[in-house]
Amino acid sequence: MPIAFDANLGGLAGVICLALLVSRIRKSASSLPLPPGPPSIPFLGNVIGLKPDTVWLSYTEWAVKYGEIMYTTTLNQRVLVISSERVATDLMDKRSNIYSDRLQMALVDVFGLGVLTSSIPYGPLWRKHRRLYHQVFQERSALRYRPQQLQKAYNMVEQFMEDPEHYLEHLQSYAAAVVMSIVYGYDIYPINDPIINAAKISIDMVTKVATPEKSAIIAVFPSLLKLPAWFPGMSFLNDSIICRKYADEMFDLPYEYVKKSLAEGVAKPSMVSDAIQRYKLDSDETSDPEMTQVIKCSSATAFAESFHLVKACALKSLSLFLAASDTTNATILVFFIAMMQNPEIQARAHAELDRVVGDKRLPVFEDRAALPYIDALIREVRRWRPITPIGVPHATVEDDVYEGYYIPKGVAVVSNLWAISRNEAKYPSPETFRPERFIGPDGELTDDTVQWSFGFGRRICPGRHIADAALWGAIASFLAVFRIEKPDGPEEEIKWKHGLTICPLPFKCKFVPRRDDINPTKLKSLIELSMGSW
Ligand code: HEM
Repeated sequence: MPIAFDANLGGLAGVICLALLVSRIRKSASSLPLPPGPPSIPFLGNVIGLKPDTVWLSYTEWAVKYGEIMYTTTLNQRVLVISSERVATDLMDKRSNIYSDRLQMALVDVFGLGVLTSSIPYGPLWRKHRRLYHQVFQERSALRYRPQQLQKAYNMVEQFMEDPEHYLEHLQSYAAAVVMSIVYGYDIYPINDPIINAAKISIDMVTKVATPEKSAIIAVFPSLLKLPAWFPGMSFLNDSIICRKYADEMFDLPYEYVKKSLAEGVAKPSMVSDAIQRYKLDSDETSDPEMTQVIKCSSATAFAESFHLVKACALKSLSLFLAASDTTNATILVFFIAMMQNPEIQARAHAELDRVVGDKRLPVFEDRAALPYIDALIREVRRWRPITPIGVPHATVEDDVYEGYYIPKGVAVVSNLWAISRNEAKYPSPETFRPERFIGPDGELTDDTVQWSFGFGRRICPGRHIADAALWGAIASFLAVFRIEKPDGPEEEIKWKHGLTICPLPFKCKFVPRRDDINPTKLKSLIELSMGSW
């Protein structure tokens, strides 16, 4: 017994020494200067100098003066802005145990959306979500979904051929269709899909109600949420009840669809059907309610991501202007713009496709290695207009010191992807659209896969391999069938919807079939021939 007592005492003394040491390190850390940044004013911080709908431009301008690591405040939120790949890699990748949290948003929780992967704090629950994504979305596993991705891309090209006027609608259903089929093995209805509707309603309600001002006030005084809905200014609590109902539907409806399909023996392979079977939840889901919840929430996040709900929520925390658009669609729209503005580059891509694929079928993934120019072009689209110009902010879980600066616990960490895309040393003349920058002297693709456009560290986009295949399938198929041209008449200025994501506002664009003999019937037979080669 005395020995055990001594051991306990020794252990206790050790713990106390460690705590003292840590607190001393913290104290000495906090005596270091914060990273430089523009002067701020009480409560508002740097809001005055910040362009509210293009914060990345303000951050990039400030970075010229204050450097690649910068400390700013936006209303009550402290923000560390990282404007170089070097620092983002040092901190968000190499010290990811400190830099992988997210800001907690009381208002998002009230609307029932705090359970989405992108909102949950760094910790055991988030790890379970990521494990599920990893099983389905990691590079090798994602390969098995390629046939269905390509089929959806071909379907979209058919829709463009038949009804080019409504091209935006075809594009919008494409990304959702890809994700829904991979995540749930579910084919969305062309119109009025109940699951898509539930997601859209919850997103619309959050974006309408959770204004930046309201988010900021609730972040400072979260106890306001305890007030009744009849209290002046609190009527949004009534909306939150309705929103929670739709959010629950968004989580439950597709999950129940998969369970029913499994019970009937008709379930297609998907993230959710795999997980239900792996964790043996098809017979008795009460055996592991926590895992049931993890599967529902992580899968709903992946599909909400295709409506950009994920980033919309994160955006609110920084009180910026919201744009709810989808990443894959926005990237394809950027591709259309780049092709309209650079016909000579489009002609080079056409020539490569004609040489490798010919005109008797459409491109398939097996052709990809022989089509480096198409890949270079897609990388350049992602670099030229990074559609998440400030990523999705991370947060620190503890104090840190970097290159002599003190970085406090709990700050938002923004990776300024826009500045990274404009790094003249790596990307000379960054405003010029030039796929050749990704082709080496040997004619092969360089090592730069523009991975930074999917974020950094442990929070890096888990859907990146799916997104990459969705982009390749769509872009290679478009180029095989169409020439993308400016409309006749005076040139239209492209306008952009800004927010945490950027997305071109609707613009006119001509999709001209590249061959005279291509019509909807011929295209159908080309598609059948191409699918026959899988
Ligand atoms: C071109 C398409 C896409 C782009 C540019 C993109 C970009 C991003 C970025 C920048 C982040 C934040 C990473 C960070 O915190 O450092 C992110 C997070 C995320 N993305 Fe994507 N994404 C795309 C498509 C997708 C798709 C198709 C899915 C689902 C299948 C997806 C699922 C997610 C999820 C779940 C997160 C949150 C991860 C977490 O918080 O742990 N993304 N994405």
